[in-house]
Amino acid sequence: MKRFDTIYALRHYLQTVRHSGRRIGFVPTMGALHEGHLTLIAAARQGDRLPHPTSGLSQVGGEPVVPDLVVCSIFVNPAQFNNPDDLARYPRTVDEDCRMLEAAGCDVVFTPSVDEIYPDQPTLRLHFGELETTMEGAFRPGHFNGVGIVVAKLFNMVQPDVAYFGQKDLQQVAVVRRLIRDLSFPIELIRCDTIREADGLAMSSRNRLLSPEERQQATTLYQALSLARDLMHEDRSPAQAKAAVIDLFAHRPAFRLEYVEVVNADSLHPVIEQQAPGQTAICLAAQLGKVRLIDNIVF
Ligand SMILES: Nc1ncnc2c1ncn2[C@@H]1O[C@H](COP(=O)(O)OP(=O)(O)OP(=O)(O)O)[C@@H](O)[C@H]1O
Ligand SMILES: CC(C)(CO)[C@@H](O)C(=O)[O-]
Ligand code: BAL
Repeated sequence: MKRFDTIYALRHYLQTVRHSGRRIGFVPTMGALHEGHLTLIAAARQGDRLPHPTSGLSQVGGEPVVPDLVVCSIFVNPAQFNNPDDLARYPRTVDEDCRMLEAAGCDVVFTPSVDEIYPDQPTLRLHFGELETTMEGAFRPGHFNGVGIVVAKLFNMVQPDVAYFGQKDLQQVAVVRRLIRDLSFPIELIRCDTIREADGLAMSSRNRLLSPEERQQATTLYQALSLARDLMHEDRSPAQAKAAVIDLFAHRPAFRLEYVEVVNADSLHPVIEQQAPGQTAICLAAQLGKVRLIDNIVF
């Protein structure tokens, strides 16, 4: 596996790759890697079509792209953190990450410094309309501007054919899909399923910040989502499902529930009645001690 810290070295290498006709798969991350990240690498490695493909521009109606080379970036992007303590606490384990990536068959890892990515503070501002006024956008002001800017920069640096994102960050998938369309990036976006611990907790880099007691309590998120999904399968309304989640958290004082929403999994518009299979998402965020956790179920 090759490792580059500079944009110049990365571009120089990837130019040769592209000139030889090889196609590039890209997995952007903030490091502190876990099995969830490794499944994105595996999806890229296998040209995996099975996770829900959400097409960008190049592949609408075309044959799926199978990448020949997999690039992963590790960059804790200050621009997307609305809370300085969250940024300061964010786990950083880059040497271990590189070992995991190499074992997973990643070809290139890009580990730039903050100065490399942001020689100047960007003056650009990105807006995602309705996509950023709910859920994560509402509770993390400026977050999707920061995500959009860094993802656009990384797309320009890597120039991938396919990019892989996790369903755990469902709103991010919708925002990046929109970014791809708005800026005409010739990139196919693949959404990969959320990987969970045995007890249902969605894997997340921030999980390692939980105390042992909080780690046990954290299963509440998945219990709440499963309860809401089961209620909707029993023909209860989205409002009833949301009320059940709010009630469940009301009995778990360790948590502060920020939001629970039942939305269309692609548009993120609130839904008021049952939709076609695979179209409904229940999303929530909750603060547990100092750690903020998010999760969702699509069904
Ligand atoms: N459990 C998971 N299953 C599948 N994909 C995941 C999972 N966790 C994260 N990802 C995806 O990995 C990519 C990089 O995410 P990131 O590095 O922020 O990790 P993270 O675990 O989401 O960390 P955190 O939520 O604590 O910021 C994103 O596309 C994200 O959706
Ligand atoms: C896409 C991303 C790498 C941009 O910093 C980040 O938001 C993440 O890890 O999900
Ligand atoms: N995976 C989402 C990145 C963030 O929480 O900033």
